[in-house]
Amino acid sequence: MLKLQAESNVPTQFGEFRMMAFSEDDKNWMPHMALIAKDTDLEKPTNVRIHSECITGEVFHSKKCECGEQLDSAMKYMQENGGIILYLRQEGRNIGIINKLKAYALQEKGLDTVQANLQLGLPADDRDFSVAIDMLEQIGVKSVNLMTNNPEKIKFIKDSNIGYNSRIPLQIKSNEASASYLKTKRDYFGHLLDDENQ
Ligand SMILES: Nc1nc2c(ncn2[C@@H]2O[C@H](COP(=O)(O)OP(=O)(O)OP(=O)(O)O)[C@@H](O)[C@H]2O)c(=O)[nH]1
Ligand SMILES: [Zn+2]
Repeated sequence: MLKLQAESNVPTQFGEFRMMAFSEDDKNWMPHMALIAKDTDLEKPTNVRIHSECITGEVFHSKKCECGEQLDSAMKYMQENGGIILYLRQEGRNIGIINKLKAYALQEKGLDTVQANLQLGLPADDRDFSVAIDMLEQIGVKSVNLMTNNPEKIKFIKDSNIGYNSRIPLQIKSNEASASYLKTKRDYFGHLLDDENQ
């Protein structure tokens, strides 16, 4: 069971967020995080972004994916409109950074993101979003406008006690390095992405 271990207000370049750390015990140095923009009204459908960790994209500005830009764009949106970002420690769709780099090495040899995971004997996507539901319940969110292109996340919300109100698309323009990754997301995982951005 996840427990709120600590919380504090933190000013960022986008504005101030109440940052909360959730984990099962306080020895966990990689807790899931909730960032609540000020003026977030939990009585109305709440804008929510469920975001999976990507150290290469968010910290090191990798061009292979759009995670860093998605996170920045979500932080900006939540400051402007109110809302919550759940930052889940699910690096590499939960296979971890070591396996993700191994998968990238296979991608250099021509495999796509899914084939690379499978070749490593790992699932294409090993994430379970029930931690997000747990966090939303503990925060007191009743229903959400979910910021995502991933139908799997929508399904998780619909199958939970949290109400699903609407989807907020979060589409970043692709570059040469990320185009094939985005194409796989659309073709294999059924992500709701427009053609012109592939
Ligand atoms: N295994 C693996 N993981 C990747 C790869 N590229 C990005 N990721 C991870 O994918 C996760 C982000 O998931 P995405 O599938 O890009 O997007 P999503 O969160 O499912 O969907 P959106 O809500 O629309 O952003 C992060 O944890 C990244 O580290 C890759 O080539 N292989
Ligand atoms: Zn990424």
